[in-house]
Formats: sequence, structure tokens, C-alpha cells
Amino acid sequence: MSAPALHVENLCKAFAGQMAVDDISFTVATGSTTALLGGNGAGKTTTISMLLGLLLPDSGSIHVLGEDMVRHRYRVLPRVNFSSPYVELPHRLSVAENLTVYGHLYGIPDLRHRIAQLAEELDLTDILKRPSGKLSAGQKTRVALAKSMLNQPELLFLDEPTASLDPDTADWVRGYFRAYQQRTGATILLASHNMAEVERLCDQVLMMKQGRIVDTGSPADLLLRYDRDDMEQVFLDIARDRRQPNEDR
Ligand SMILES: Nc1ncnc2c1ncn2[C@@H]1O[C@H](COP(=O)(O)OP(=O)(O)OP(=O)(O)O)[C@@H](O)[C@H]1O
Repeated sequence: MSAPALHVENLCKAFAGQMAVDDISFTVATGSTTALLGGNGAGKTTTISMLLGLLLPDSGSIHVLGEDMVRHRYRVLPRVNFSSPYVELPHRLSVAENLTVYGHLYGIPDLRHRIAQLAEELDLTDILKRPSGKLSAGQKTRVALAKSMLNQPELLFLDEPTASLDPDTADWVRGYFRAYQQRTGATILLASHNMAEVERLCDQVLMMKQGRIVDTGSPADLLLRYDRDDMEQVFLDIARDRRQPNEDR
């Protein structure tokens, strides 16, 4: 059996003595989509930064695609990618130039062809020559998604992948990632505040609060456990300590 795409044990990270990530452990199966959820300040970004090798943990272990992330991150990084609407691309470079810079960092062969292909797929052809700083919020999101797909990652971290997209484009983008995943067997870790998206895309949900994982399960499991009709209500129950999970169900 292949190793899980992500295996995290007893991971901790503190900033100035305050625990941002407090002893979390979880596994993400290869080919699945997992949501990392939690309110503002719950520790999601800190966790993802450690999984990407951007931050060193204080303690605990992280295995990404079977490799120890702390010791061998350079083996792993070519096989993963991420997209976040909060990471700005250099403003003066055109969309094509930005994608070219990232493509070179990843050592993508036949880069022109790959960029043209992604531009076609993500409807960027008309804006390839435009400075990245002059794009609308939705266009920036689509460029960030194209950047995340340059190396055809086996593991993709998507932070708010449909932020600023209109409902039609957002729906299309969800379908795009679904199709990519079905075609390649890629694994996705998703951070989103859009609970309908989580319900539609995710096999597993990890709920974080104050640096800890306070609940976990499939969206269907959680709906049943909290006796709710949608994930938005489950999220509010957990965030506001409004209701304990229904242990009897
Ligand atoms: N570089 C840092 N220095 C000091 N404190 C930090 C740093 N990064 C994060 N924190 C703190 O760690 C905690 C977790 O923050 P984190 O950004 O991981 O939360 P989050 O779940 O991603 O929140 P949001 O949904 O608001 O982005 C917060 O209390 C935050 O203030």
C-alpha cells in the first residue's frame, strides 16, 4: 500500500510563547480531498506553512508524499504546489512573465507550451500580457491557480481557491480540480471559508480551534454527529461551542 500523502504527528508551533499549533496529528490519504477548517487565528496558515516547509516546527513530525519534510523538503517541493489569494505576484511583471519565472523555478520542460495550455484551460489567454498588478480580484485568483498547476503537482494546497470568483466561475474551478484529481490521482488540502464548497469537494474535514484539531470526519459524518443540515451550521457549533457532538448517532 502506498504511503499517505500527508502524515503529521504531534506537530507544535509557538510564537512568543503562544501555541499557534498545539499538538496536532492527522493523515490525508493519497487521492483524497481534505478541508482544514477553523475560524480566524485557529492555526490553519501556520499548519500549511509547516507542511510546505516554509516554517520549521518546534516539535512533531511531518511526512509529505512519504518523505520527512524537515530533513528532505527539497525532494518533496518539486512534487507539490499551492495557491493562495493572499500571496501577491510581482505587480509589474505580466501574467506570462510571472508564470515563466515560476515555471523556471520548477524546471518545467517546454514551458511555453505548458503556459499556453494552462492559459487556455483557465481562460487567461486574453490577459497573458497584462501586468499582474492590473488584474481584477477574480483574474488574480485564476492566475494563482494556473501558477499552482504549472508542475502538475501530486499534492496541492489550495487556500480559498474560489475567493473573489463569481458563482459560475467558482463552480467551473471546482469542476476543474475534480477532473484533475480524477485524471492524476492528486491529493488536495483545502482551506476554505465556503462550507458549500467543502461539502461538495471534501472526503475529510479537520476542524481546528485554538491550534488544536477539535473534530474530524467526512462532511456526512459531521452533519450526522452535530445533527445539522449543512456544514455552515456545524462550523458555527464548533466555533461557538454551541453544541456538543451527538455521541449517540
Ligand atoms: N509570524 C507570526 N508571529 C506571531 N504570531 C503569529 C505568526 N503567525 C501566526 N501567528 C499567530 O498564530 C495564531 C494562528 O494564526 P494562523 O495565521 O495560523 O491562523 P489561521 O487559522 O490561518 O487564521 P485566518 O483564518 O485568520 O487566516 C494566531 O494567533 C496568530 O496571531
